[in-house]
Amino acid sequence: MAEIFKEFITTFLAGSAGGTACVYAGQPLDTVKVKLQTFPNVYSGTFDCFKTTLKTEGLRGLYKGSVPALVCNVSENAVLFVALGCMKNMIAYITNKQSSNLSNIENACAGSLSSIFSSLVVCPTELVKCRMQAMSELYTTGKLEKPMSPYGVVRSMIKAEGVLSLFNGLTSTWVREMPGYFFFFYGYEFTRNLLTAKGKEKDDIGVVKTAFAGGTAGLCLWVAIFPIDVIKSRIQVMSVAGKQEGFRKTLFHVARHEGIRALYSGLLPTVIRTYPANGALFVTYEYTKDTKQFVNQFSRRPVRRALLYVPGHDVRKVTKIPSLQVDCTVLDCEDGVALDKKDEARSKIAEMYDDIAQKSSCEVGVRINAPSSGLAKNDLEVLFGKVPYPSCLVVPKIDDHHEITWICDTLRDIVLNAILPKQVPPNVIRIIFQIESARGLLGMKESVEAGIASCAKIRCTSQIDGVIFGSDDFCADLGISRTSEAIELMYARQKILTTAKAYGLQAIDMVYIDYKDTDGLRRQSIEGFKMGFTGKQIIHPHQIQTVQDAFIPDSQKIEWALELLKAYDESRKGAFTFQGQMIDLPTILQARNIVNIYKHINEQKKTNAE
Ligand SMILES: CC(C)(COP(=O)(O)OP(=O)(O)OC[C@H]1O[C@@H](n2cnc3c(N)ncnc32)[C@H](O)[C@@H]1OP(=O)(O)O)[C@@H](O)C(=O)NCCC(=O)NCCSC(=O)C[C@](C)(O)C(=O)O
Repeated sequence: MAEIFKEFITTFLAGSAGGTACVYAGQPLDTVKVKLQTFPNVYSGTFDCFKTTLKTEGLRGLYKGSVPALVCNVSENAVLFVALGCMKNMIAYITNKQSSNLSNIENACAGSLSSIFSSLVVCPTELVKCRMQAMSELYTTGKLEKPMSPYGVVRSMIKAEGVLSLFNGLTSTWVREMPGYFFFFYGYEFTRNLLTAKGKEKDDIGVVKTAFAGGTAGLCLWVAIFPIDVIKSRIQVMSVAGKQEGFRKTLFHVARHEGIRALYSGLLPTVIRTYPANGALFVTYEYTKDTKQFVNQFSRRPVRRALLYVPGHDVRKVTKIPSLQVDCTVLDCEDGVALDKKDEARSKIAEMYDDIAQKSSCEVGVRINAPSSGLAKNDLEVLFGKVPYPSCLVVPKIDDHHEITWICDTLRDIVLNAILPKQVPPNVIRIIFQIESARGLLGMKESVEAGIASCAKIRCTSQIDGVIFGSDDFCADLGISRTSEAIELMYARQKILTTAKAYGLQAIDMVYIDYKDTDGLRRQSIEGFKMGFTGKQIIHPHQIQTVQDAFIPDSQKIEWALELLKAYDESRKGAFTFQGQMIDLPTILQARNIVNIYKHINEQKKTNAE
């Protein structure tokens, strides 16, 4: 059910975005088309109409009716594309095929059927739009006493003829739309197939070819239905000056008195308009229908209770990932890989990533080499210069803010230059960086701010998700001798945690390197969770269960929090007593945190299971 809803929202958003792009790209020529269709004798041709409108009414005149056109196009395309999805599914069901594998004719039939629904939106909105666009001619030819606003048009129609008058021309809209959309979608799919190189998918043809296929779709539509559109515009515009004859009578009247040419009046601007307008429609539609991924991605950060490093060159360990019940795995190019194996790790990860990520229910990220290593750029190019690329990037050893800025800027350039010309980047890259030195710790606030600012330059390519404490390198940098209680690291842990939380980021605690000592790991994990860390790095599959159990509130705590929140709702007091303790807002907020963590983890479990 949730999937169907997401699908609905996605196509609705994509259709709406496509409709908006279509209007802004094509409105001036649409105005010229409507003027020529309804007043063929006033202008000598397309250019004359365009020039005269620009001279007498300015740019605003060409964009007149934009608001109803936006309402019209956005709602039409939203309904059209939602209905198209349903009709494709229906045809796929009948023909026992996948909806993505329908033939051109089947796609065309789905388009034609969807237009039955979109016409219900198109008819009233287009009626108002046409009257607005031809308002000055209606006024100067004396068919209207004074110009009206869109609202005035609607009000006067309802007042004079009732609500049903808004559907004046519905039959001619259906007569136009159903064959029109048959040719529209046939033209689109046919052109896309024609432009798809051998062995490639038609979804991969890129922006320019998609725009061309969209324009050709529009061309097919208009050539097929232009006379019907002329009659529809006539009925809709002329009925402002009194009741207009029906479709058939108007058609014969125009053909007899004005000649067949009048039925094609305004075809040229329409054909010219269709390429930018429908090109923009399909490019925007195709490239925003992946918003589902973005909706999912930005909604919440993935749960990362345990973050397991897997050396990237070690194929045996990498292929183990799909069998592990861990929240997050990180394919490592850095400290887990010897210097002479760096190239091997990088190329193995690039080669295996897609397969491993597909088979695994956990998040699969990568850790590149440090910015100061001289290897990071090559890592980024190889790992992120092709699709699919990892959804999560761990960057080690951030010692100052220039380094994280450099990483984010370089990553964005790679994605924009290598991916965007071919397709919209398929997923946001979640960046987590590591603090592992005295300098890194002191400059952490600036690094977080610099990372967030760099990612914000172009949204949707990357975002800063969290900070990791690299305690072993930190000990080496500061000359710390480690103890089992790790008291010597308390300041660094608290500072990292506090800074990360101040910016709403995840804070991931240090590695427990004695991986066979489960009791020690459990103690340190529980301590980290109580301090406020959201997760912990691990190095061995044995550590997964212990850490993941520690980073979820126990059942008693959850029960306590739920009861406390219930009591708080009932008491409606600032401070009150609960189970013998004084409770005020800070404790309520802590209880909410516990419930939220619990809910979040359960939701993620459900998503992973799906
Ligand atoms: C310790 C090692 C060598 C023992 O490796 P092993 O193979 O000798 O262990 P095992 O007990 O025999 O392994 C049992 C099974 O688990 C597998 N296995 C074992 N480990 C993993 C793993 N990580 N991922 C996936 N699978 C793993 C292993 O392959 C084996 O499966 P098999 O019987 O089918 O062959 C091994 O666990 C390992 O290589 N761990 C990762 C080390 C690493 O990546 N270190 C760098 C990250 S920590 C860090 O960078 C520090 C930090 C943040 O910078 C800072 O604090 O400063």
